[in-house]
Amino acid sequence: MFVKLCGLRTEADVATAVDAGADAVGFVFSRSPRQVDPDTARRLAAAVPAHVLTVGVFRETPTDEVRRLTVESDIRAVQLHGDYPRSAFENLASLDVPLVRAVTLTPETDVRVGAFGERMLLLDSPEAGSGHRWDLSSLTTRPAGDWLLAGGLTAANVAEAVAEARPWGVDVSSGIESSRGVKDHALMHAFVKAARESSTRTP
Ligand SMILES: O=C(O)c1ccccc1NCC(=O)[C@H](O)[C@H](O)COP(=O)(O)O
Repeated sequence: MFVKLCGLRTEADVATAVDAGADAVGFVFSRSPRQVDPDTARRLAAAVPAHVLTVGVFRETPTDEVRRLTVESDIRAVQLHGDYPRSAFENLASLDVPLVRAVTLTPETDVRVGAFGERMLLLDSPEAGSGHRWDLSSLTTRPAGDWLLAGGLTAANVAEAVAEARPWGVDVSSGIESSRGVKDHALMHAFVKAARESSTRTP
């Protein structure tokens, strides 16, 4: 089970994520209580060991800006939320970092991992980073490959969500916070532990 902890803003957040055993950490570049500036992202990313993926999170940011911020911050992966066409992913392929296509499930959503050239697919609630859950029973065609489940996950519900959706990985932000934008380090540890345990349970 691949575990991504998103919306980190401080060195203590990063140290806790690494200590807890996260596989990836996300830094939000778009407008949000979790937004970090490029200098902060660069400083935080530099403190992340190579085995943990650093992911820049963008919503409706023009691709030139995504490229600039990714290079400036020395981030090792890019997650795109919003109505990005396939050409945006093709344009960003030359960054030579894994791309994550974040989508909301609708009848029109292409849930094939790699359909836009992305390395990973993220199925999220309609309001990314809101802590809202979405109806997992609407996932009638499960994606094949490396896809992450997000949307209102917590240490208390991740096992049940994983049992139902059977994702390759999970992503969380709100569920590891004490208040919006403020990470709770005990909740971060609890989430990673619960996510790891969920993958070893038989349905
Ligand atoms: O976190 C934000 O504020 C945010 C802003 C703009 C685009 C994406 C954003 N967050 C993405 C994530 O944190 C995760 O990928 C995921 O949506 C977590 O959702 P949740 O656990 O429900 O907070």
